[in-house]
Amino acid sequence: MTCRIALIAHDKKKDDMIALAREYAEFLRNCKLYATGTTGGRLVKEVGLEVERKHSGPLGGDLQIGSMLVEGHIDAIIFLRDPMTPQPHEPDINALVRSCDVHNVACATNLATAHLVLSQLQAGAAK
Ligand SMILES: O=C(CO)COP(=O)(O)O
Repeated sequence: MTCRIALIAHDKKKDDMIALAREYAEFLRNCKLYATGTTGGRLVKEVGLEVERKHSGPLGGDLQIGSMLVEGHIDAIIFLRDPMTPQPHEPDINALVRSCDVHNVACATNLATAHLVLSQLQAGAAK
């Protein structure tokens, strides 16, 4: 089954997200990808991935992805959060991460975990 993954990164983590996506590009090309607006735009432009883009995070993009997750349409989230910068939409960010816990969906919020999740999903897809 095609893996459905949401990719989200705060501004200071976007370069990390691009590097991560490049590393797993071959696998990610075979997934159904969703992203918040700005993250998605960069993934399309700089990595050449096909991504369904939602609104930018501060405009409700995290909530849109959270809603999809609650409906059972997302298998994993890579959410590279910036723990050092206050975000205007902090409640939305918390709601998305909480939804992952409520619905038992894998949620990687830092690079180390993102590598573990993506390498595991990639290995599963190769079986
Ligand atoms: O703010 C975000 C996640 O909380 C990310 O939104 P953008 O991808 O639009 O920058």
